[in-house]
Amino acid sequence: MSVLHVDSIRKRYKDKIILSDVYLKCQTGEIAGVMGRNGSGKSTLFKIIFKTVSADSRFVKVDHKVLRGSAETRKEINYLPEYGFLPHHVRIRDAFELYLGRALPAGLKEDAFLLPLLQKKAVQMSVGERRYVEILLTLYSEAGFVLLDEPFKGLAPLIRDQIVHHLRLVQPGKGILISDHDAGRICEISDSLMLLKNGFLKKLRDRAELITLGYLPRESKSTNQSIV
Ligand SMILES: Nc1ncnc2c1ncn2[C@@H]1O[C@H](COP(=O)(O)OP(=O)(O)OP(=O)(O)O)[C@@H](O)[C@H]1O
Repeated sequence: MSVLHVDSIRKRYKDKIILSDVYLKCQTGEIAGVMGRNGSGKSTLFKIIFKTVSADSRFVKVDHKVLRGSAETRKEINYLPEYGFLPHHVRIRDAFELYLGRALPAGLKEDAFLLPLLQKKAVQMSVGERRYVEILLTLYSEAGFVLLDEPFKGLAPLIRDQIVHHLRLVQPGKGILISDHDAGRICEISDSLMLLKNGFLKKLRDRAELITLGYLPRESKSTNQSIV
């Protein structure tokens, strides 16, 4: 088992404090949901962990290895940005070679959603199809930890289910931090939940805290019933 430790993350833009002193821990085999209102800093936190945004303070380590530079971070951690990363003219079959450095993983060879896309280029696919491919590329990388920023956004229910299927396939060997506003699904799949609020990341004792801490509305019975 490996453990990702993230500590002392501080970030401000001009006079606005986004992250005050964020600490989190995730171990392989765990799916950890990171919730928070729009603008609370979830994407910023993931970008800082992955080193695409600089921080005022950052400490990230996997087991005893402190990850200071981008290259060493990327060996251990992979990141699905909120907005896509696939170059337009890469053929999907080649993208797996390019990003994973190996042929299509066994878990994907029978994937009915992926197979029709393999001969296409990214530019020839819909936004949702591209997103699905990007999620697979991120999940099936060698990295022991993945950060998924809004993986379910804009995807049809069947594809969301298929993503959960792949999450379950890779979960035994990976630690997964996942942020998305599909609160029901995040609660359903996560082993632990955190809420980012006012710059602080709080580990939640139970799902009901999403209501008491003001992320989910009290009155929306239809939403809350499926979560709490
Ligand atoms: N480059 C930037 N310059 C200044 N402020 C920024 C910059 N990037 C992000 N912010 C601010 O940082 C805050 C956190 O943004 P972030 O994108 O991390 O939020 P989020 O929790 O991911 O939101 P959402 O759920 O809407 O995606 C926001 O108030 C945003 O306006």
